[in-house]
Amino acid sequence: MGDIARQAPDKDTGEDLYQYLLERITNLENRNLELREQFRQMESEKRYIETQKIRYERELRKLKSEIEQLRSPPLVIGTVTDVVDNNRVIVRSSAGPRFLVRTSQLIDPDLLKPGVRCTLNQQSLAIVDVLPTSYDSQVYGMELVESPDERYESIGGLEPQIVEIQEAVELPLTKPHLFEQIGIAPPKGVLLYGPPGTGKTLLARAVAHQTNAHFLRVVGSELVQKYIGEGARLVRELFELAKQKAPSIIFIDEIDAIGAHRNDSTTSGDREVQRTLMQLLAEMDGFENRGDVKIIGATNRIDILDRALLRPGRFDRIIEIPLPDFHGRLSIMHIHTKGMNLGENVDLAEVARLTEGKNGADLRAVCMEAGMFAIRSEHETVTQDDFMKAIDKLSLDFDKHHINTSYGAMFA
Ligand SMILES: Nc1ncnc2c1ncn2[C@@H]1O[C@H](COP(=O)(O)OP(=O)(O)OP(=O)(O)O)[C@@H](O)[C@H]1O
Repeated sequence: MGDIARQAPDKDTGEDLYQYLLERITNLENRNLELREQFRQMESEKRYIETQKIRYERELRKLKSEIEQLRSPPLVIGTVTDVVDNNRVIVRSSAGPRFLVRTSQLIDPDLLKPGVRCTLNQQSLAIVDVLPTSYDSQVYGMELVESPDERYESIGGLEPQIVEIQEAVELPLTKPHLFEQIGIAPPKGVLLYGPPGTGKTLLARAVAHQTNAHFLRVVGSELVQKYIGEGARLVRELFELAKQKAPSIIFIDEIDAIGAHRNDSTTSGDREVQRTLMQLLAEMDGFENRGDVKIIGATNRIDILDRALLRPGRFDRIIEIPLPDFHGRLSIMHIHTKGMNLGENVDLAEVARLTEGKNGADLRAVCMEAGMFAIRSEHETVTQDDFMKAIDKLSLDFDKHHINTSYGAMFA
């Protein structure tokens, strides 16, 4: 800046003036370049911040809607038994008793016929909505996929577990005659247990892909919490649907929410869970080992599961899905960086070494975050430095989360 502001020479000799102007132009050009570079950096920073803003806004929207859902009280399910007039109907609640209830003006009176199922407000018992009569995977939060896209190649590590599940689920579906020939009954169900984010759902989806089976996924906690008194019915309908769509694989995530061992407490919530578990056991006992419906359960808490679930003829194969070791982590890194443009200096083995104790979902996040760092610094490829920054950032988030949850526990 000092150079730019320099005074013009006193003497007005042509040579001096020429030198002075030349120097000044060079200085101004340099300064111009500097400012352009600063501008470019600020632009890229701005772009990065905008992307982050969009991400956080999306996350905020998701959390807000989750809070809304958690705040809204659960609805009671009932069946219309009689229509009194346009405003009043008699409904039998799923818990047993019959009530004369009012209907909302928003509900088309033509829909309210005897036999129709509806949801009722837990306190006023007014009819809130009419449920469709057919199986509706949306209503029950049931996920139904014709044949998922995941393959065994998308799973890092877990080689022995893949072999076990191939024997227990894939072979009985694809080559049932092998079991007949030898004269043994194939397992009906397989239980996958291990820490979160280690690939249990991924494995179940890959088997469904390999066997061209329908994949029906339900979450244990949702079965008993979403619609009071409906858990047992949902389990029955889930199995009926699976038989209709066979070959199919039923995947029950968080099975501990319905299958924890029973104690003597008899709150209505406990009774609901018990009824649901009883129905699950009855359904499992009621179908053929050699049939083309298989059940895969998943849990993070095998220690609290009711032994009844683990008896022969139910979940008779138990497979541990542990946190990945070094080779597992390396192979997961290879899978998740497959589509990424990696720089020559990238050393995935180093990344795998530095992420001890992390699960597959964490490693996927490291790859995403490294990609974000590369975009931010306008690299054409993702460098080792980007991976290091991503590990630092995620370890930090992980620790923060840890601190938050322990504070949460302290204040709870
Ligand atoms: N072994 C793995 N190989 C490749 N990717 C993995 C692996 N484990 C986890 N992931 C990644 O993490 C994501 C989440 O994993 P997944 O849902 O299968 O975990 P989970 O064990 O079912 O977790 P939870 O117990 O929380 O339901 C997967 O979609 C995948 O992208």
